[in-house]
Amino acid sequence: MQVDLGNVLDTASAHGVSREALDRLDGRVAAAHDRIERGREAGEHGYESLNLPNSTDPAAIRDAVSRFDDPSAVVTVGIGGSALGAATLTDALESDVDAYYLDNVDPEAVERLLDSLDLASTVVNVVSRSGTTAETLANFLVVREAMADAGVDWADRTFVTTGEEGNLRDLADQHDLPSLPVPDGVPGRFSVLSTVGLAAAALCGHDIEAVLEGAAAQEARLSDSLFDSPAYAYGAVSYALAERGLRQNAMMPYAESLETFSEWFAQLWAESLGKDGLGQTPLRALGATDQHSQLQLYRAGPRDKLVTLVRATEREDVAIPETDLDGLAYLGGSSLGELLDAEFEATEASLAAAGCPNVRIELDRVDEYGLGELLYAMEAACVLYGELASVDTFIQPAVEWGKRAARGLLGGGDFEEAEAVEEKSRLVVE
Ligand SMILES: O=P(O)(O)OC[C@H]1O[C@H](O)[C@H](O)[C@@H](O)[C@@H]1O
Repeated sequence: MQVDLGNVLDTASAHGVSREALDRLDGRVAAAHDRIERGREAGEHGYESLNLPNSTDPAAIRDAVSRFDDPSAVVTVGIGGSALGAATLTDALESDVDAYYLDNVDPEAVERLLDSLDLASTVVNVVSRSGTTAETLANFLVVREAMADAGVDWADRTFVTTGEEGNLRDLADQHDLPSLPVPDGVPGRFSVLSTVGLAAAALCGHDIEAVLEGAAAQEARLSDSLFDSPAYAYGAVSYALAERGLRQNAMMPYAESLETFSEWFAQLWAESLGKDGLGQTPLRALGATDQHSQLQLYRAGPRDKLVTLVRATEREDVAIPETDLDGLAYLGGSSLGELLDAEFEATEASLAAAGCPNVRIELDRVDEYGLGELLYAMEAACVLYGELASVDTFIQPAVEWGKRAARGLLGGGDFEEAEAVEEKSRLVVE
């Protein structure tokens, strides 16, 4: 995996991130790296996540899911960090086992999914770090009942990943469900390389060892200089640009298989860095599709965006048939992959020509190893950015507010946040 900052330097006159500015920033990267390494060594909350390439035991995960022989589908019931990491992996990789995610509690979507599945051959993978998240537990109760109604022994088809306490742990103990623990010190959005993200991938038959190997390769590249570490290069430059007013970061992979990766990245970047009036709003885009939609704004709208372009350099390809249609001869004989690459490079150059900084991230392939590299690098980039910005990367108090309010409204406790919802002023226009 490599990160090319060339276009950031090409657009430096507009945004001041010159080579000299990066050299000055590098001293701060060294201090931040030192802090991160100390946190990792002490197993501090959050920093522990960067130890997962070595601390996760893939054999234990395989062993725990091995009792589910040849499922037709895996439904992961979880939300946020308990779903997006697993979904990034299973959506990117091919498998004979269909992977679905019940994160939202949209009743129509839940019903549609349950109606479409053969529940007798489906594995339900319930994931919640806290074991108390209302959406996850509600969805699980609905799935459990649907299985019972279909005459399926739900306890025989359910797998749980959760912490040592909480409603989900109680339920797993009560019914003797097979389960895996969530490692300590790993917030949900940093948990893809743990039991949380890898159990679904293992159930789908993916090579989870290779995911961890890719992550370990990026871990080995962490160093006290941004010029030696792709992860730190990305984190430091994103921070420097945000400081100079580029408060939005459009994640734009040129691979359909990486579309869910942008969702995962959005949670990582938003929940970790959006604090104290700081942060960089993640935007989700897909190349080449969004060239024909959002690119107009990125190039000519407010100058507040970094665009992150991601692609794989090796992939399966499809030839474009020769044609004698007027004006289309240029397409014939080339391939869809070549067209996509041309679009990628054209977008990159077009943004740079307009003074819009963009970073290029290249993987060899979208496979288990490449995904491990990418996911670990983005996590390390995020931790570095948090250090440079002096925010507490590993908490999410603003999210907790809404969770308490929703619980209070449903009668699940006496929360002052629920009163605030009831008292809010309304201006209704009909
Ligand atoms: O894994 P859980 O405890 O169910 O939490 C699921 C999600 O809940 C909250 O919304 C947090 O802000 C997320 O960071 C977390 O990933």
